[in-house]
Amino acid sequence: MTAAVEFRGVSVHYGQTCALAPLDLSVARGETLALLGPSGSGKSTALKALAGFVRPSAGRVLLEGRDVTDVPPHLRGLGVVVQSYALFPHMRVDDNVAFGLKARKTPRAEIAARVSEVLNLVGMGDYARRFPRELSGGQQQRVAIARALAIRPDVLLLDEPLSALDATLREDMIAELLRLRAELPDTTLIYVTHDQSEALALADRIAVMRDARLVETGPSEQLYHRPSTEFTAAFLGASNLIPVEVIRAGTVRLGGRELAAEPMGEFGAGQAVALGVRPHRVGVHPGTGAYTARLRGVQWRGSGFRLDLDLELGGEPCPVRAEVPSVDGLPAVGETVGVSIPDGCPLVAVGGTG
Ligand SMILES: Nc1ncnc2c1ncn2[C@@H]1O[C@H](COP(=O)(O)OP(=O)(O)OP(=O)(O)O)[C@@H](O)[C@H]1O
Repeated sequence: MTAAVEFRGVSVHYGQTCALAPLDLSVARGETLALLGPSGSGKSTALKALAGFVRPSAGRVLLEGRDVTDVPPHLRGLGVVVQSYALFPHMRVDDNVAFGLKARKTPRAEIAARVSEVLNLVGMGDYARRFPRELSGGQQQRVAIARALAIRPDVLLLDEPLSALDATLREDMIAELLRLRAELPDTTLIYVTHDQSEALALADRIAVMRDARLVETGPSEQLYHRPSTEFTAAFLGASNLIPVEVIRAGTVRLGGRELAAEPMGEFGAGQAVALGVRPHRVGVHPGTGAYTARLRGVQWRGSGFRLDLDLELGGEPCPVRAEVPSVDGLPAVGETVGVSIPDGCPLVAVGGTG
């Protein structure tokens, strides 16, 4: 099937700076893809190349199989929502939403119907006559989404749309976006974020970016549970990366003990790899366990405790983070605790392309 969006070797340079190394990526119709990566990794640049706001130095951009590389932004038919709402301050909500439709010379009666349809869709039907300054940040962002949807785009681009909102509002907006998602099953969504929890909550598939390059792409659950690069493991869920030795396929040695591991990729015996262990999977007990660690620090995180541990494996201690619901019975900071690492954690290549 023809992809809704395709980047074919798209690269972008700003003078000497390579903001996007040749990117090959396809997005299917109706799919939600998150472009996830730290600041400066090239996510926004990829989105701008797709929207037509920057010209690729090389490569082609295709929409539904049509090469749009030379088509100006307003003729690409995309909906775009950026971080800072960018509503026109002197226009009321309904006029803001109608703006793109008027520019397209849509008949007046149809404009009115569409404006009210999309405002209702984002739960802002009662606010049509307000000015942006009379709305909260979250409400303004809803209007910005309604404005982008008014032209009925096949593809909606969202560039860090929640980053100007506070944490509680962000949670509400994620729920809103999921609802919207369900109402628009044929719309393709590309969502740029540096926030892994937003990407996991919203995306079918995540494309992880770093230093202007695509590191890896895969279904969200797969990348979370079985990342194939060190970078993804650390970035998407703050995994501990504990060096282990491969004994044979599916079995590793950690501090004199054998553990079953998810064998991702091809790892040969004796190769340096790490076990990706999420903090909540590290077991911590008073007394002794399979391993011993020194407790370096305890932080209360509301829903539980974060423990910073130095795992003793003979040689340099290995820093490991654990998350536990309670610290009852655990010794004081500076003392040793027992630690267990479960079977079945994924293996991750160390020092690879990630
Ligand atoms: N107009 C520009 N001129 C020069 N360099 C730029 C320009 N825009 C971006 N860059 C550089 O290109 C690189 C990628 O930037 P980009 O905005 O795509 O990153 P990002 O992953 O979206 O980051 P953020 O999350 O901070 O927006 C960065 O090194 C940035 O400094």
